[in-house]
Amino acid sequence: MSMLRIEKLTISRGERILATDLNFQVKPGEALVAEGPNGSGKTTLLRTLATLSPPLRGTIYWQDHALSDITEVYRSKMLFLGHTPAVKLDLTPEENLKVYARLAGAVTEPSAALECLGIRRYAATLCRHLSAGQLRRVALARLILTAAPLWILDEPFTALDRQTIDGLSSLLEEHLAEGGSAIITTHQQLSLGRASVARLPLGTG
Ligand SMILES: Nc1ncnc2c1ncn2[C@@H]1O[C@H](COP(=O)(O)OP(=O)(O)OP(=O)(O)O)[C@@H](O)[C@H]1O
Repeated sequence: MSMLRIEKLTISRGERILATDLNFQVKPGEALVAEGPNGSGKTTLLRTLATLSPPLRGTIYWQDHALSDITEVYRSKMLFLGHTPAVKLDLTPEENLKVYARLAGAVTEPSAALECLGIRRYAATLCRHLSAGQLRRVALARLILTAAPLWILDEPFTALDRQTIDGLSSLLEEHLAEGGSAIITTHQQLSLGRASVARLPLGTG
């Protein structure tokens, strides 16, 4: 059974149609990489799959149920990380993750997630004093906190140093090996070992 299946999806932004009649599916253990130049609609597609923007036409299915029938269930199974880190600057990394953990019913301690992303020593520093890469690591720590089977990640490697890129790639590989799925945009070369990675090209901007 597919986790996510898309049928005849048309996406738009304002008046502009960005892609028509998209058909694809993502199964457990698979990653889909949406590719295309700036402005081709990658973020719009991911926002649509994350239920933040409605599609113009077409249907999205989660485990064979139309999303419109099971929106709340779907939201509890999916973790969306947008391309700007959704982190409250007036809170510390630990406080940010505690708030998120409470809302998401986390399965891991915030401190363990910060340790895993290599930012535990900044746990008590206000986020407004962190660098761009450190902020992104705080946002990415959510991946450790939840058990969501579907990750939707918009440009997750932006601002990360080489070591953290490798760490995030390993996290993704583990997630897929455990039967999770991921839908990703990235302008970087993505290396996910033995995982099954499909590519979805979007048009010119
Ligand atoms: N809030 C908005 N209102 C109207 N149009 C928008 C809005 N945000 C983006 N767009 C337009 O929608 C189109 C697709 O944008 P989108 O962000 O989905 O592209 P993208 O492929 O993710 O680009 P990039 O690689 O630069 O991140 C662009 O032409 C953009 O100008």
